[in-house]
Amino acid sequence: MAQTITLPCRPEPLEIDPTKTAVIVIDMQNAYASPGGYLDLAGFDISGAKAVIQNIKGVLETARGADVQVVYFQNGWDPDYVEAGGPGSPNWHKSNALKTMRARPELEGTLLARGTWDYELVDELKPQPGDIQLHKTRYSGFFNSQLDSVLRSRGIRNLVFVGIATNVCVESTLRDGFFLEYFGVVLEDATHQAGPEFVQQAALYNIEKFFGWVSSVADFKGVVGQIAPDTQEA
Ligand SMILES: C/C(=C/NC(N)=O)C(=O)O
Repeated sequence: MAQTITLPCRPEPLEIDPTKTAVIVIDMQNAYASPGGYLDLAGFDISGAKAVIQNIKGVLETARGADVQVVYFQNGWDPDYVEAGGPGSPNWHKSNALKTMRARPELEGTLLARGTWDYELVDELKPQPGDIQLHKTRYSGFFNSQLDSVLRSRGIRNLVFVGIATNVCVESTLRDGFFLEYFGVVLEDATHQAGPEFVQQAALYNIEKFFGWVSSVADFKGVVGQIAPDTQEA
């Protein structure tokens, strides 16, 4: 029997069917979460990332134990940066990774390119059998990716977001999901912002007020951890 659970959330609790739910892990790459990675080199404070990695680890263990689908994203481009776009693309002008490499030519080819350490997922969060891995070239995980068809083909309607950065790729993907009729929840202590603390709060406010729901690692683990996989069979 499919089991519906009530996830404590702001602004109100959300009823979700775990069989129609996926945890979306946004860009837990060295670029965003490790000292010496892109965000760190570009001058962003990533000191909170370590705690987020541990929190995500717990969320994924709980999700897998309840047969909730895990989807990993990695953000970046091919080694020649063709996918990043040239001066005709706003991405070429706004990407702080590309700007950092232009300012520091010794870094050319090292940031967010497939095949580099920067692009790799952090050691603590390597995908497990059954997890789905997707690549994206822009902030939104729905843009030019297989995400929508991967989710629709599995009947998934609820997206639980963890990862970095709350105010950039997490929020962009959750917003695009909203327009495609997905219910988006962010676990606030399993995310970290790019920028000052106030942008974390602003992103969470936007999500809570306009685009989705905000919950926590403890609440997710508390309710999803109660589910035994064999009670989920239809
Ligand atoms: C700033 C930034 C954020 N990415 C993300 N994964 O949220 C970038 O990619 O430049």
